[in-house]
Amino acid sequence: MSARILSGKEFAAKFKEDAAKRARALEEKYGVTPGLAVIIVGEDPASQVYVRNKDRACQELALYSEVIRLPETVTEQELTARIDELNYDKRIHGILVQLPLPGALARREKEITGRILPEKDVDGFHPVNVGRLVMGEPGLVPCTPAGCLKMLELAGIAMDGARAVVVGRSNIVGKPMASLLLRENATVTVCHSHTKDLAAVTREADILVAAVGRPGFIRADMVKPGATVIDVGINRLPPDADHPRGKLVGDVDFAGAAEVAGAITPVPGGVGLLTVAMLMENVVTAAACQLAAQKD
Ligand SMILES: Nc1nc(=O)c2c([nH]1)NC[C@@H]1CN(c3ccc(C(=O)N[C@@H](CCC(=O)O)C(=O)O)cc3)C=[N+]21
Ligand SMILES: [Mg+2]
Repeated sequence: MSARILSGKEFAAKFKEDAAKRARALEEKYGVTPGLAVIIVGEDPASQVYVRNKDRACQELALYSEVIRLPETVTEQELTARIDELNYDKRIHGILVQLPLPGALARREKEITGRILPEKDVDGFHPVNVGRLVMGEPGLVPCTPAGCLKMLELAGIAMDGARAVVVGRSNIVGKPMASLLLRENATVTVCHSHTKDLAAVTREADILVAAVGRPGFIRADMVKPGATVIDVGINRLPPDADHPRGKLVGDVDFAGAAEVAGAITPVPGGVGLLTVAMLMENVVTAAACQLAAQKD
């Protein structure tokens, strides 16, 4: 048996098409183009790649985009002052501070991202947006889990009544993913490093989400036959002759799991692409809310 491959590229194209349509409708109605500001601090090479991808997606959809590059010597005060300016900036509807932050700023991540107005928080990291998600109210939802959910919907994977197991409990992926699946009436279990007999739990899953950050962590024998496996992991292996930059792999032993699963996302070419595409949707959603609120 061989699983259906859920192509991130295909679903991302659909998300972007939706976002572009909604952006054009807003331009028509309000004469305003949705705008994103991405703040990047320091020179981390992976972050540079991700930020470039986000900027490129904005160009592709003809959204307004600003990339604000700050040196790693920037102080927290300077950084939050820059966020405050963007909070007031009428051209900007979404603000994102690229993570991880370098050096001492890393320990102030909550305070820094929390400075972004909830209405412009297109990462969905602000406690107000976290609260809205848990309470089942409209708000901005973190891009990776929101992208996974929309993919499941478009792929016709049944969530209502399904057993869903999320491995990993981060604020960025695991917890919001669990909230979204619960909202869709799945029976949700969240596993983590203290979970006993993890394999017995994951083998119950109709929908298995891996977000642990460890290559090959989910093996074929942990997957229920026919299950949908979503691999959120982005791990770079040490460089070798074939992969001078290091091979990119997920948290799932793809070759093994694909023999057992009914459907599976690859890495690369899976969830990462959905994340960027969903960011575009969040920017347009944020713009729509702000423009509607300004009207009256
Ligand atoms: N404030 C903030 N928001 C984020 O959403 C955020 C962040 N910080 N910090 C880092 C993580 C990671 N992330 C990814 C985005 C795109 C790909 C992506 O495009 N992946 C491609 C290829 C990537 C490659 O070749 O390196 C793929 O999986 O096929 C992956 C990972 C967003 N993040
Ligand atoms: Mg991927």
